[in-house]
Amino acid sequence: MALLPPNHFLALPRPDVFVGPPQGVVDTTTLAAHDFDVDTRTGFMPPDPPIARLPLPWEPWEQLLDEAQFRRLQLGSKIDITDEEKARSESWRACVIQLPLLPTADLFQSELLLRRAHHVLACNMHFYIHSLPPTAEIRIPPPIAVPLLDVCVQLQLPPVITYSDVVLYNWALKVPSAEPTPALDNLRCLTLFTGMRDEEEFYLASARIELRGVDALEIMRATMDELFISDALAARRITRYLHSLVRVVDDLARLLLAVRDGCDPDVFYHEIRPWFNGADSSSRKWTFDGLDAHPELALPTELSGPSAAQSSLVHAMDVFLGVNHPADSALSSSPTTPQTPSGSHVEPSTSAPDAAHVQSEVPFLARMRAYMPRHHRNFLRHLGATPRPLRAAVARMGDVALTEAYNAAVDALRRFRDVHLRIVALYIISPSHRGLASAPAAQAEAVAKVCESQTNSGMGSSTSLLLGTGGTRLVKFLKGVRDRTSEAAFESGGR
Ligand code: HEM
Repeated sequence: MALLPPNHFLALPRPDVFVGPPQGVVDTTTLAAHDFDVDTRTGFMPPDPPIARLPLPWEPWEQLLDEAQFRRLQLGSKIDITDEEKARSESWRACVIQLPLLPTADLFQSELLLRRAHHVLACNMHFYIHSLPPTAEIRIPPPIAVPLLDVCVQLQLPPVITYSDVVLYNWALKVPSAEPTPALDNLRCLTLFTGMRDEEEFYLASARIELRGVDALEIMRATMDELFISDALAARRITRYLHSLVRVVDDLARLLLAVRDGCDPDVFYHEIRPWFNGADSSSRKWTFDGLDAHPELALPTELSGPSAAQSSLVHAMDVFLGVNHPADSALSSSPTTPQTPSGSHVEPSTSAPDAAHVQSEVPFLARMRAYMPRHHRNFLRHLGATPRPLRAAVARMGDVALTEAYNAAVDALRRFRDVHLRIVALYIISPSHRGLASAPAAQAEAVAKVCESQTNSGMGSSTSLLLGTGGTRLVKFLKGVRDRTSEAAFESGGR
C-alpha cells in the first residue's frame, strides 16, 4: 500500500479520544469519522471489510482466538461435557495465563486496529470465562484483562463483547466483489464461538438489517434537509420520504423473520447464547486481575453481554420519528454507575462494590448506547439535538397527507417491534420453557432462584433472569417499548 504523504489529512495523528481533534481539524480516526462514521453506502457498518488480523506484535492474541475456535472449546456448563473436552479447554486457558503482557501503545494510532484488538481480546475473554467449570471463580488473567482495559479506554467502550464486535466488525465478503455495498448474501463472519452456521446466520441477520437500513438513514438525511425549508413543497417531499421509510422498515422486519431460515431456536438458546453472557447474567462476579500494577486502569462496571439493542439503527429511527422511551428501565440491570462517555467506567479501587449486583438507575435503552462505537453514540446525540424535529414539524404543518405518512412510518416501526417480540418468544421464551420442562426439579428450582436474583441483557441473553417468571418481565419491557412506539402516532385530527 502506498504511504500517504505526511501532510495528507488522513496521515494526521489520531486525535486524543478525550480531547478530540484540535479546533478546525477534522476527526480522522476513521475515513468517515467527520460524518460520525456513518457511511452513505453501508450505514453503521464500515464501508470496507473490517481488519481480519492484527499485525505481528499482537499475533499471540490472534493465535489464542484461532486455537479456541479450532479446538472447539465447549461451554463449561454443558451438561454432558466429556473429560477430554474439559482438558482441552483447561490447556487453552493455561496458554492464556502464560501469555506475556503485550504492549498496546502502538495500537492507539489506529482506530481500526483498536477495533480488531477489542474484538480479539473480548472474544478470548468470553471463551475463557464461559469454558470455565460452572462453579469456578471468574478471574480474567492479566494478559487479557490489562490490554483489554487499555484498549477500552481508547475506544470508550466496556470490556465485554458488544454488538459491534459480533456484527458490525465481524464480517468479510464470501466472494471478492468490486460492488460499493456488500450484497446481503455475500457475507460471512470472522469469529464464531461454536463454528455453527446457526451462529453465523444469527449475526448476519443483524448485519443484513444494518445494510438494508442504509436507505432509512438516507431518508432521514433528506427529510432533515426538507425540514430546514418546511414549506408546502417540503411537506409533499417529506410525505413521499416517509412512505419510502415504511417500505424500508417492513423490509427490516422481513429480514428479522428470515433469521429462522438459518438459526435454530433451541441451538441458539442452549449452545450459542450462553457464550455471550455478560457479568450480569451470572451469579459469579468477574474479577479483572493485574490491575494493581495499573492504577491508571479503572474497574469496569458496564458488563452486559451484546444485544441488538446496541444497534444504532433502531435507536436512530426512534430519535428521528420522535418515539419517546422515558421509563424503559423495566429491564435495567446490573451495572450501575452513571455513564461516563466511555461507558467503560470505573471505580477507583478493588474495594468497589460488586457492580454486577447493583441495580442500575439508568434506563436500559439509554444504557445500551454506552456499548455503541462512540462516533455512532455521537451521531444519535446529534440527531436528537436537531432544532427541527420531525414530529413537532408534522404537528405544526397540519398537513393531512403528511400526518398520515408520519403515522404510517410509526406504525411500520411498531410492526417491526411486533415481529421482534415473536422472534424473542421463539428464540428465548419457548426454549427456556422447554429446557425447564425437561430439567430435574432441583435444577429448575436453582434456575428460578438465579432468575429472581438478577437481570441481564445480551443478544438474546437478557432473560435468564426471566425464566422463573416465564419471561414476563422481558415481554413486559419489549411490549412497553412497542407501545411507546405507537404512542408517537397522531390521533386522527392531530394531537
Ligand atoms: C434471534 C434474534 C434476536 C433475539 C433472540 C433478540 C432478543 C432480544 C432481547 C432478549 C432483547 C431485550 C434486551 C436484551 O436483553 O438485549 C432485545 C432487545 C432489542 N433487540 Fe433483539 N433480538 C434478536 C434480533 C434482533 C435484531 C436483528 C435486531 C435489529 C437489528 C434487534 C433489535 C433489538 C432492539 C432495538 C432491542 C431493544 C428493544 C427495542 O428497541 O425494541 N433484535 N432483543
